[in-house]
Amino acid sequence: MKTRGFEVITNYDGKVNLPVRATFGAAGYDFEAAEDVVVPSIWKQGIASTLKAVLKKETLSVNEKLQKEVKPTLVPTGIKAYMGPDEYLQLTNRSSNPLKNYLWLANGVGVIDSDYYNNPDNEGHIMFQFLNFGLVDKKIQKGDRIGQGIFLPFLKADQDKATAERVGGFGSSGKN
Ligand SMILES: O=c1ccn([C@H]2C[C@H](O)[C@@H](COP(=O)(O)OP(=O)(O)OP(=O)(O)O)O2)c(=O)[nH]1
Ligand SMILES: [Mg+2]
Repeated sequence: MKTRGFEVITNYDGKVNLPVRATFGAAGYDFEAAEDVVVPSIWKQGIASTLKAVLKKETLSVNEKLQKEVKPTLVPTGIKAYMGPDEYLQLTNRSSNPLKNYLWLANGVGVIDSDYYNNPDNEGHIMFQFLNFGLVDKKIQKGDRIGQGIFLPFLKADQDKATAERVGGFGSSGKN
C-alpha cells in the first residue's frame, strides 16, 4: 500500500536519487539538485541592473528595475511526492546553506501540496527556490544536497470550501 513517498519525474528517470534521511533520527529527507545550476549573487544582479539603468539614463525608476532583475532561482530536484489528502511536504533549508553557501530559501519554507503530485503542467516537479546573499555567484552541482522535506499533517477549518483542482504550481491557482 502506498502511504507517502517519493518518485522520480519522467524525464529524470535513472538520473537522480530519491531523497533519503541522513541519520536514524533525522526528520527531513535530503533532496539533491537534479542539474548543475548557478544561483547569481543578488548584489551582482542588483548592482548590474542599477548601473545599466543609470548609464542608459532610463526613466524607469531604479527600484522597479531592481525588482525585475533580482529574482530567486528555481533548482530542480527531479522528484515528485505523493501523500495523504490531509498531509503536505514542508521544504526547508539546510542550516548549513546560509552559513557555508549564502543560500536562502526565498519563500522561507516551501509547501508541497498533495494535489501537486502528477499535476498536468509539470507532473509535480519539486523545486527549491534560492536567493544567494553572497557576493559571488554560487554554482550548485548535480547531486549536491540542497534542502530537506518533512511530511506533516494539517487541519481543516469549519468554513472550509476548497473547490478548484490544481493544474500546476508557482502561482497557478488564481489571478494574484
Ligand atoms: O518551494 C516550493 C513551493 C512550492 N512548490 C510547488 C508545490 C506546491 O504545491 C505548488 C504551489 O505552491 P504554493 O501554493 O506555495 O504557491 P502559490 O504561489 O500559491 O502557487 P499556486 O497558485 O500554484 O498554489 O508549487 C515547489 O515546488 N517548491
Ligand atoms: Mg497556493
